[in-house]
Amino acid sequence: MESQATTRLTIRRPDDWHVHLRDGDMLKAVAPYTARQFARAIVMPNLVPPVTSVIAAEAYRDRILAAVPEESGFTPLMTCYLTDGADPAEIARGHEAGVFTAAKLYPANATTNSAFGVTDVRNIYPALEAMQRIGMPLLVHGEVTDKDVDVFDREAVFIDRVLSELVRDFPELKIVFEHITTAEAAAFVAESGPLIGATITPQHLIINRNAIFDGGIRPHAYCLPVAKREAHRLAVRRAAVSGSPKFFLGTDSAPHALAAKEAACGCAGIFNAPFALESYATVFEDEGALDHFEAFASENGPRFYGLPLNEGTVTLERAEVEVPDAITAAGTTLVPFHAGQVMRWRVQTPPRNGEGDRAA
Ligand SMILES: NC(=O)N[C@@H](CC(=O)O)C(=O)O
Ligand SMILES: [Zn+2]
Ligand SMILES: [Zn+2]
Repeated sequence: MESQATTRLTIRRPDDWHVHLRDGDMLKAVAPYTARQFARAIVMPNLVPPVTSVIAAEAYRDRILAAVPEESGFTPLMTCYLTDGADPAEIARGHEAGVFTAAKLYPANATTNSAFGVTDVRNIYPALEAMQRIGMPLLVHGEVTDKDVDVFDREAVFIDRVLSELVRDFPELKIVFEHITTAEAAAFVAESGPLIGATITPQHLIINRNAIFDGGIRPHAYCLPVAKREAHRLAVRRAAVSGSPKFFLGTDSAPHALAAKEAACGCAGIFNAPFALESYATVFEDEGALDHFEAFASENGPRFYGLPLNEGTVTLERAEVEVPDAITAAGTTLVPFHAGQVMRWRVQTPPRNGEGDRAA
């Protein structure tokens, strides 16, 4: 990483290891924001219907590529949505064909579009055995859905009831604990072996649960897993900036149309793609850890997945940039994370994959 009197930050071009790009007009509205900053992104499969077959993933990949500017050089990395009936042969075939980078476990009804999710992890043991054998990562939305478990405890209880057992039963399986939000999750990942990693979102580094109730109900601060109390935010921040290779960037940018957020039963998800790198850079600077920013954003993820590091760079410059109250694109109005705030970093030029020099 290069920093000139901390007015410019140049890092190897980063990737987003967890994003929701949606489909149709929403895809056209949001995908360019991700492609502008990131060379690659792990694209979540929770469409309606979910992406469960190789052919569906290939078609979705084509729609994504059609929605981003060609010169962005953006590569979507596709995932397979695991269901109770997940077919190990189809998953392995998709991975070997270079279509499925990973497969995603949504506990049934844990989050947006997870009605087809897994009701009992035992149901996907054959798929997990195949994935373990071929080195295909399992991505996990780590929350239990039991009605007796408090919404703020769902992640910690998931570790005890599900994840510990998975790690024990599949010691050679790569597992990404997605969007961690608690001290328990950060500690679990840190204490596990090198095959257990975690993604961390901007919002879980920046807000605690007070933000959801700040002077009234704030639907744009609501996502899943829900933000936790301050002690957890601080623990997640320490993990992110620690320099540990187990933690890496995954925005979980999860756009929902304004009307679907501002509703009696508002959807879970924060649209953070437009200013994601700016968010993360601010956190690393505030923690005095800019020297670990590049590893978190651009190195730990590809190393975990066993993929090459990107060529080319992206530069952030110190400049005030106002985040709009709302963004309208492709006929869709969205409220971005940090709406109405002023950021102090700005992504400088739309980078191109493989371009940009790394000379000091
Ligand atoms: N994070 C969210 O709050 N929502 C995501 C689903 C998810 O990642 O759990 C979505 O697809 O809207
Ligand atoms: Zn999730
Ligand atoms: Zn997500």
